[in-house]
Amino acid sequence: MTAPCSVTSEVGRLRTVLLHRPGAELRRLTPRNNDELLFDGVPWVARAQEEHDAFAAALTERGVEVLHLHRLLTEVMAVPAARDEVIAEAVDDPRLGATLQHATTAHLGGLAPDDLAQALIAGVAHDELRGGRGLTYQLMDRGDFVVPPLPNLMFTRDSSVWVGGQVAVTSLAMPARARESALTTAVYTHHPRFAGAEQLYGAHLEHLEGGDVLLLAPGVVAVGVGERTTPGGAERLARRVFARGLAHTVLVVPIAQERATMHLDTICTMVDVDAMVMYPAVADSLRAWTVTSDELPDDADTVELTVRGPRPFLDAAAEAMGIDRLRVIDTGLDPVTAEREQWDDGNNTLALAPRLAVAYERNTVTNAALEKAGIEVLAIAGSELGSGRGGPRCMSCPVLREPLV
Ligand SMILES: NC(=[NH2+])NCCC[C@H](N)C(=O)O
Repeated sequence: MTAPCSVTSEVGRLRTVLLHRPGAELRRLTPRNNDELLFDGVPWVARAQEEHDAFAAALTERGVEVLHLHRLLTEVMAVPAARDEVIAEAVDDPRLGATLQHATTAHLGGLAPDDLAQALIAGVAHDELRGGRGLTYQLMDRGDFVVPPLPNLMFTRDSSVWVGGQVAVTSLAMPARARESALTTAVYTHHPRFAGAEQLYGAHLEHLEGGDVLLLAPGVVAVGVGERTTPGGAERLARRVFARGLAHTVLVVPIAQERATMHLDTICTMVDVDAMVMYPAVADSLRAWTVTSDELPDDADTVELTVRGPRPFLDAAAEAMGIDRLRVIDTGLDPVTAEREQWDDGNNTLALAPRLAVAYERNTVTNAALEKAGIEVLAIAGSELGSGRGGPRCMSCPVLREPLV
């Protein structure tokens, strides 16, 4: 029988989570390509792996089943249809031209499942391509990638997100990440673990990233729109969750289109059924549009939407959640400290249960504020992991959480 998959909140006890242990793809980062590949530096890979192992161990010790994306991908690379799909996506790149496209398809097609999974994640460098030939290949710099690596795959939050019992494979906005969803599509479509799981979204639809999607309460979804998720993405997700009965309200929350606030979860995450840790600089200015629908349509993509607002996010959220007030734990009153800790993902916590959250140890002021508010903090090291600008929430995709009682 297929194991259950369902997530209806941010804080229900976490049972199963999808992670990706960073590997060879991180060794591809250099000072020349790190900006384009969305890292703020060049991480020490062995230490990043140690930190990630400690993160995974902290989850396992708390009874969470950890699924590894690399392993699931290797397993599905034995399925011919899955191989064909991911290889087609990997070579669908106008940089290559037809000759190199054919050579790359042949190269990847000849790899055993584990080598293929590795090549899809770590990419294929110019000098690793067996049988590389043709004009493009010869004119390529030796340091160029025929298939670029996916160093951000460790941020599994962004390439898929579960809403109830359905999974939204997302459409990533940055070119450096777009191919990640080809891998999550293959896993969710072909891995027996997810057999029968209905898919809610798709890799080639309007941009939508999981870091922008917060399940504030059962039936209430907040979607940040900014650098990554577009209003069109939020709108399509809203139609689909309404049509499939997965939510009654979607709050669309504009966030500044800049790197520090690339996703909604960089400025706020839930730590209790009615509490968030939030970057104080935005707590009062964040606004939300409340989207609902009265229809029960046949076709998800034509659902009539009712849009109200904007109004203060905290008010709109409390109303949609049916509570008096959404409590805010902020990152301290000193704006410089708050800004530093926001940058280092202090607001990006992963709740394992109500009032129990994983956070980076370096954000001492934020963590102290959380403890003071009654939230137990499981602190993990993230000096190297953090160079990709992502914290515990970004690095995890919950697959099963217990429902809130
Ligand atoms: N959910 C998140 N906040 N994810 C962080 C992703 C970080 C990654 N380097 C990017 O720029 O895409």
